[in-house]
Amino acid sequence: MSTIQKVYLSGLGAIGSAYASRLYESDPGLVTVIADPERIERYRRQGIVVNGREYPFRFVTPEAAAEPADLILIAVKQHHLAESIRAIRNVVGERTIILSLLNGITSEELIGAEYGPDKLLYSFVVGTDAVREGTRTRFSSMGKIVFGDKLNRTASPKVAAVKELFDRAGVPYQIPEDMLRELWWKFMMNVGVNQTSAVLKAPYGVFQKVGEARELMTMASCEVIRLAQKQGINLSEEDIRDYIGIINGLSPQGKTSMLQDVEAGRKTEVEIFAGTVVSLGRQYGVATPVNEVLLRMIRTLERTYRGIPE
Ligand SMILES: NC(=O)C1=CN([C@@H]2O[C@H](COP(=O)(O)OP(=O)(O)OC[C@H]3O[C@@H](n4cnc5c(N)ncnc54)[C@H](OP(=O)(O)O)[C@@H]3O)[C@@H](O)[C@H]2O)C=CC1
Ligand SMILES: CC(C)(CO)C(=O)C(=O)O
Repeated sequence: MSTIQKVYLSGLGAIGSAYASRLYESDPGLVTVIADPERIERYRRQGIVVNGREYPFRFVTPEAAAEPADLILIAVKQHHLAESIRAIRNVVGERTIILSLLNGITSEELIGAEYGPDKLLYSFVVGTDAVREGTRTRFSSMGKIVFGDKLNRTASPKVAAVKELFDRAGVPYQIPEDMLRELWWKFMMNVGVNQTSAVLKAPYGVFQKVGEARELMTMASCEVIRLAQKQGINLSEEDIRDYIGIINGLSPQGKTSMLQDVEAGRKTEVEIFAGTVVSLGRQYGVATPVNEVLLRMIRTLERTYRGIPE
């Protein structure tokens, strides 16, 4: 098994800066951030601060990046993924492993189409309450990176190498036996809570206390269960109860990443949530009325942040 020494990160936001800070603390030379010159200049000027500590990360532009990476972490939002895929080109080598920490079920396919599925492990982050304002991120829980091959009855060399890095650096992780099922489980959770929190402007406390909010969230998630079953992925309403348990444990003031996007007037990830549900529903002939409504509501919110469009 090869040892991971060179980690590159694309996307120094809430998730990226949280995990980069942990890697940096274990070894300041471990992680390099790839970003365009404008971002690098802004990050240097404003400073990257995680939980009150400033981190002098090493930066490199996509053009200057030369050494092949042992591991690349991608932590941008969905609408920046195409840019990020281009930006990592110079550091993708023969033996590079790529982990996409994005939510949703589509990013791995896009990265795999460019660099080959053999470079990828599936992954996502769960259980974090990371919040970013500008270049400052804070969290009380960084959550964990759930990762692996599609099936992980035994650890492949790629999985073993990433596991060794995470053990060495103290990055919390989980390697589930059935990774695709876990990826869909997280997707079902995001389709439920992220989207309804965004339209209701509701922090987690609302879902903890108001039955109607939980019902709405459950209705959106149930549409994912029907689609998962079409793909041979065994999700059930029991899985919704599991994620409600997680939400009940989060801070009542905490907010999903989509609610944070709406409050900041930023583009959301609705296209990888309701957008994907609606398009798979059409493909399989499964009705997805709740996500049809959420898709239109959230697209409308995005178009009207600055008033009625001209
Ligand atoms: N926040 C959360 O609680 C959770 C988020 N996730 C998922 O993780 C992913 C990342 O989310 P999050 O960290 O919240 O997002 P953020 O918006 O906080 O961070 C994304 C970062 O990517 C940077 N970026 C965008 N384009 C590029 C590029 N071409 N090159 C380099 N950097 C770029 C942005 O830079 P800039 O700021 O300069 O524009 C930004 O800092 C999403 O898919 C999200 O759904 C998953 C679990 C929890
Ligand atoms: C699970 C949840 C809701 C918080 O970790 C998330 O993935 C997000 O906010 O995008």
